[in-house]
Amino acid sequence: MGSVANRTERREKSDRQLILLLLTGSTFLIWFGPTPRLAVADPDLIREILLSRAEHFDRYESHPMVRQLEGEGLVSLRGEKWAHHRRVLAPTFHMENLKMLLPFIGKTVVDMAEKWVTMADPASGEVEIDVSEWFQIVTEDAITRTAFGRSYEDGKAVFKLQTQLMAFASEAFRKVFIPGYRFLPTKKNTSSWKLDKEIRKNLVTLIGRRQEATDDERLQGCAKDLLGLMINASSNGGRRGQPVSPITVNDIVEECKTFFFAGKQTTSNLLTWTTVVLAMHPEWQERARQEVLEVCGAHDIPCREQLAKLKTVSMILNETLRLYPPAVATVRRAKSDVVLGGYHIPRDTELLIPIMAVHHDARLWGPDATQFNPARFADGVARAAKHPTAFIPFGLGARMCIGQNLALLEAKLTVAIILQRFEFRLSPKYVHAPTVLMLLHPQYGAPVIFRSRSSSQTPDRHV
Ligand code: HEM
Repeated sequence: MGSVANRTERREKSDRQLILLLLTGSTFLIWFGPTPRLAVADPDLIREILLSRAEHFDRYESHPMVRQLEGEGLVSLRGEKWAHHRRVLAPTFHMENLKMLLPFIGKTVVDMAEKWVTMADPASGEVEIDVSEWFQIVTEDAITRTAFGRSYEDGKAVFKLQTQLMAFASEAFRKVFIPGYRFLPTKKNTSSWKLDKEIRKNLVTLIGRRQEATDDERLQGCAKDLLGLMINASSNGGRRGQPVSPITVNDIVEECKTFFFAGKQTTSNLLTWTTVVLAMHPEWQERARQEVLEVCGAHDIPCREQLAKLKTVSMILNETLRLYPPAVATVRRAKSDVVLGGYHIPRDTELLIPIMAVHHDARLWGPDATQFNPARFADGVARAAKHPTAFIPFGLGARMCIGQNLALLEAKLTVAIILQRFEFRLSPKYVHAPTVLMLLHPQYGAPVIFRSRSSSQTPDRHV
């Protein structure tokens, strides 16, 4: 008990340090940024900014290094091209469509759990797993299915190349930025260009194959995927005769990059933090397990209807997203001079919305704002805090995260399957050090000790 209390104290200390860092970070941005920047933490003003019409505020233009990582897709596009891509891609994330992916994602999670069982020490029945690494397998699989659907195997090859490309880009991101350096033919740049060329070549082949198959695909009622929707849109042009620029192979390449960037690490970070907090709070772990066993049974892969009934698991996921939001901030740019909360904001000012700081604000969440208390979400998200905009892990408004349904469904499914099969606690090696490198992640990984609930149990398959 003493060690849990000490750990909680240590956790709160390092969380406070992180918030301080974030706030100091934003002050730094205000003074030294190349464009005027302002951090806005008032929920009324945040609401006004995020729900305003696009002619007032829009996404800001990200740094070329960041764009190289995130792709020139939905996250960074603006104006009519963004609206067109968002319309085209939205059906991928409708619940009815995602439902079709559940058995496949579930199978990946069960395979992962079975591997953990085989890795366990025969004497103790326990295995130590760095969940921050393993969950990436699950989220990469889910995003590959969402992006490529029935071309899953070819898609996997494309994303494998993309992982290598992103490794180069994120290494460059960590170094001092020298303008123009990325155009020099250094060894790493040449390798990046080669990879980029290969990705494009693979995608062109894949698109060719799918173009021949799209009619069949519609008839067969397959799940809608990024590739299929974009290929259809490129051949159909704008809807209702709207004059939009046609979707090109380059657009598809860039959206693939964006999906991979925006969808993989974010969701694996949510899963990692959820496992960590459940390991820290065994009483909530047990409460969630009892719910899962009651609703879904001990072995089967939960279906969509069962997942919808997991209220305690939802509360835990929300509380994790509140304390450890994978995306710690989002940014908008004023497109014209505007008055906001009585202040005159000049055109082109970048407004930083510090999601993490808002989520930890004691004025909104009460004196236990830094503590893990899923019960605060018992009456739903809107009633959890003193202001409805106090909880914004996926942003808000027209540019809200398009992948929210996928992320939550995937996280619920994974947590449920793990709770069915394992009891777990933090490894003594775990150091609580949330840190930000684009996203919020545990600086020294997340080693967790798992013990199979029944070593003789062989999970049934429902696929
Ligand atoms: C726990 C997981 C996730 C978190 C916390 C998260 C968070 C966010 C946030 C904060 C934004 C900015 C919203 C705004 O500025 O108002 C965003 C945008 C976006 N996210 Fe996610 N995200 C997650 C998972 C995903 C997944 C699985 C995908 C799948 C492709 C995805 C794709 C995107 C895209 C494309 C955008 C840009 C949307 C637009 O501007 O139209 N995200 N996300």
